[in-house]
Amino acid sequence: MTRVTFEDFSVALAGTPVISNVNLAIEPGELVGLIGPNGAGKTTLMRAALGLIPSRGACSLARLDDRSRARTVAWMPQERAVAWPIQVASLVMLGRMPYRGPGQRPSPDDRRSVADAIHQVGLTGFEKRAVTRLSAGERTRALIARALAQQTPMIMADEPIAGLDPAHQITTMETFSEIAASGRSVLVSIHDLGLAARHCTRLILVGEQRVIADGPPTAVLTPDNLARIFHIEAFLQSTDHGPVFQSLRVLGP
Ligand SMILES: Nc1ncnc2c1ncn2[C@@H]1O[C@H](COP(=O)(O)OP(=O)(O)OP(=O)(O)O)[C@@H](O)[C@H]1O
Repeated sequence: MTRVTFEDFSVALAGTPVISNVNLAIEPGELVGLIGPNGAGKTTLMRAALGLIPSRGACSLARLDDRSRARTVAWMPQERAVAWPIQVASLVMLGRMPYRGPGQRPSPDDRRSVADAIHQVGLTGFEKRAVTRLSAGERTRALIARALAQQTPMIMADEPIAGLDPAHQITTMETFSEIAASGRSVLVSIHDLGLAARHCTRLILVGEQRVIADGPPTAVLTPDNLARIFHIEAFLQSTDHGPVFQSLRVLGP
């Protein structure tokens, strides 16, 4: 299992600091929600952690070579466009690439992982459909399946449930919870604070170029943090069904 660490981790884009001096660790067994307003730096933090853009300080993932990293973390970017009409099963099979040599045919394990992942996202029956002929939400689910099929100790996903219907948002978060409960880890950026509060074991709130709060959802989604960073007032209550969150209104300046 993999522990991912950030030490004095900072990222600047076009000379402007976006994230400064992040120090934290993501432990096996955690489902971590990365939250913050538009432009807070969630995508930037994840891309830099993977070594896709330059950073200062250290992240344990960025140190890995490409093949080791692909066997350690499955990355689902925010961009959902697929440029060519590849079939769903072939797209998901791309998640198995880190385990195969050049020209090597998929193994029974590869095929089982792909079938399981397609089943988990509810796309059984769509295997031969061109990804370019899916709805936007179905395409998102195919890309989630590719990340699941990679069977890595960690999944990092940028707004994976954006654009999914309510049932698929819940089943996706439940799948991530099961993955975390099995001792792997999941880091997702997420704008739905209700689902984040219900499903994530931990939230990391970014804003003002830094980590503002890090901890259990009810400790992070405080009235003060919601007002200062999101400029909203919200209702958050612990219930028998878990935390229930509802945004109520935008606060004035
Ligand atoms: N290529 C770039 N060059 C310069 N600035 C950039 C670039 N890409 C993003 N930014 C800026 O970096 C900041 C962080 O962007 P980022 O995409 O990480 O935010 P985010 O928290 O993921 O936002 P969202 O919730 O809208 O997806 C924003 O102010 C954005 O305008």
